[in-house]
Amino acid sequence: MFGLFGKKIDTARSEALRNALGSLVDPHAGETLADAHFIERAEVVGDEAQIDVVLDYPAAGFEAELTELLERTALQIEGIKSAKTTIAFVSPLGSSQNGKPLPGVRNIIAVASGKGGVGKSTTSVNLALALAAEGATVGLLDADIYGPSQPLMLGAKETPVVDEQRAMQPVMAHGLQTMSIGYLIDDAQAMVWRGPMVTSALMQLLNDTRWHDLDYLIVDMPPGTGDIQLTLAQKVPVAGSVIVTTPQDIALIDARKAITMFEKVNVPVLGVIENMSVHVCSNCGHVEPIFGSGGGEKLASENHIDLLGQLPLDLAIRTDVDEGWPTVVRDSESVNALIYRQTARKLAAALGRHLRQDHFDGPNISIDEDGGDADG
Ligand SMILES: Nc1ncnc2c1ncn2[C@@H]1O[C@H](COP(=O)(O)OP(=O)(O)OP(=O)(O)O)[C@@H](O)[C@H]1O
Repeated sequence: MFGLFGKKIDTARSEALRNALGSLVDPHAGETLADAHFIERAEVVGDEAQIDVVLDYPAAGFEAELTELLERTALQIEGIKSAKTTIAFVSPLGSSQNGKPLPGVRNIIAVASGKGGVGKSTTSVNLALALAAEGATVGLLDADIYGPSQPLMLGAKETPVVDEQRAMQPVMAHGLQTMSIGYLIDDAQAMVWRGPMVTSALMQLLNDTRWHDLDYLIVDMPPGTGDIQLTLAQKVPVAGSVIVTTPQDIALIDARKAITMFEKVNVPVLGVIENMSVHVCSNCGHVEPIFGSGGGEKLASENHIDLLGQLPLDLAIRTDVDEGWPTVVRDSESVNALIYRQTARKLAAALGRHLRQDHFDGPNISIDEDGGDADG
């Protein structure tokens, strides 16, 4: 067998390379690269290792570290003197209803909380921006109809443009495709709506928006676990959900209800995000678990799901969203922005893992000959 430029592929060393790389554990997926089917190609040509990796979650912030790990592992194999690596991302296709995806959307992820005020909207907007920073094309749907906070948090207030087919163009904000009832009516109007009006308004927002090539659409759900939330979870073709909670008992009880609600309608719960985990004093740096500690971890382990991340109670997180510049874009190198990004990678990787385990033995994405995605 010959590789590029007619150099011979070393089959024995290629196999050793594949075995060595395949046994490495991906820290976001929690699986080996072999089990996750992430290694597209691993060959030794002459004395060079050529490695192509295709991840099913966006990982711009992890690429350098992964490349270094892959190449260090390759160079430990006797006879390999150099290595060349490419890392790509192709999102899985998780959201479909009766086998049909929502046009322009590959994966819908619902962000929910049992209890109000735990930071669900703040977490949704930062997660959406974090997925985008990691290299995905992302949308954000504000389904919190009684208190649409996304326009404020994104610093966006334009009225969506309606095209000839009467579809709304999403409002672009910090690179995200966004839609919110807050762009269309004032808050006081929605406050008097009853349940069925809320669900039909939301289904319209979802279906009548012209989403463009989204890898992920993050849906900021209304707080609670009542009829509105249940109907939404049933009607929206959600690929997976994530629960935001604070560590305090009262929030955890409601978070458990949210997990049960999603289980009832067969929407996989991909993990828990603990918000306001600890307070770090901006004066002296003293760390204090104001709302208790260990709650998110306990909730995750009791329900056999991942604790995807823990965000501190930090004044900057609040002021950033209040000013329309969420932390991930306002202060992209800050510790909190990096926590959001790592949490976003873990969330997307958990979705990929779930879809792999759920439906199929091989990868659920196929690449056509032009390098385009045959499923999309
Ligand atoms: N980690 C954090 N650190 C500091 N402030 C935060 C944090 N997360 C959220 N907040 C603040 O807490 C308040 C409530 O947050 P948010 O509106 O995101 O909660 P919510 O769960 O979506 O609320 P609702 O139930 O009303 O929809 C906001 O003022 C927000 O800025």
